[in-house]
Amino acid sequence: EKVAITKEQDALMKLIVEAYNKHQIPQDVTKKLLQEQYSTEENFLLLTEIATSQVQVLVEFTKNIPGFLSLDHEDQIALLKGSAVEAMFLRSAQVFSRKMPKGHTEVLEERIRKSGISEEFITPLFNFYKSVGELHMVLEEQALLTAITILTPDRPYVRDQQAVERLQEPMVELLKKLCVLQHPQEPQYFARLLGRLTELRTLNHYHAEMLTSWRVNDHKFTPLLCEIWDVQ
Ligand SMILES: CC(C)c1onc(-c2c(Cl)cccc2Cl)c1COc1ccc2cc(-c3cccc(C(=O)O)c3)sc2c1
Repeated sequence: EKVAITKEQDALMKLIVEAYNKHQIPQDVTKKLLQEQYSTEENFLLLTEIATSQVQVLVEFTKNIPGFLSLDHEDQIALLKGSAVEAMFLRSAQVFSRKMPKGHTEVLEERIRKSGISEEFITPLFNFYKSVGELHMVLEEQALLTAITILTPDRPYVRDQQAVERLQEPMVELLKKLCVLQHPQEPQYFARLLGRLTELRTLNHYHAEMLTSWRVNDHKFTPLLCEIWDVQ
C-alpha cells in the first residue's frame, strides 16, 4: 500500500530538521581544523574544543525536540548524558559522509588519528564513519536518527522509560516511512540505519576506554565534558 507522511508527521519532521539546522557548531570553531598546526597536543585540544561546542549544540537541539522539556528533569539529564557520545559519533560521522568544504574530511581524519587515541579504537571508529558514509543519509534522516538516539529509553538512571518511549516511537515510525520514500529501491535501508544505532552502542564502550587512556596521560577536558562524561 502507498506509504504517506501524515500532516502531524510532516509537522514533527519540520520541527526536528529546523532544530537540527538551527544548532550547528560555529564556523570559527570548525575552521580551526584547517588552521592550527599538527601535534598530538594541538589535535587533542582542538578536538576537545569542538566536542565541547558540540555538546552545547546538542543540548539546544534536544530542548527543541517536541515533548523533551515535559519529561522528568532528572530524566532529561540522564538522556543527555547517556546519548552525548553516540550523538557526537553521529555528528562527526556526517562530516565524513558529506564532502565537507575545503577538505575538512581529510584534516579531521588526520587530527583524530593523531590525538592520542590508541590504534585499537581508531579502527572501529573509522569503520563506523565508513559505514555511515556508505548510507548517504539525507538531512532529515540525520536529524531524526540523532533525535531517536537521544530519546533512547533504556539509558542508565532513566526513571520513566515509558514517557521516553512515547516520544521516541513516533520518530521511529516517521523515519521508517521516510526511508521507504527516500530509498524505494532499497527496502532494507531502514534496517541498515537502525543497525548503525546498534553499532553506536558498542562505540560507547570504546569511547570509555579512550577517555581512560587520555586521562592516564594526564589530558585535561573542559568542565562541560567532565560533567557530561562523569570524569575528574
Ligand atoms: C574531547 C575530545 C578529544 C573527544 O573525545 N572523544 C571524541 C570523539 C571522537 Cl574523537 C570521535 C567521535 C565521538 C567523540 Cl565524542 C572527541 C572529539 O569529539 C568530537 C565531537 C564532535 C565533532 C564534530 C566535528 C565536526 C568537524 C567539522 C565540521 C563539523 C560540522 O558539524 O560542520 C563537525 S569534529 C568532532 C569531534
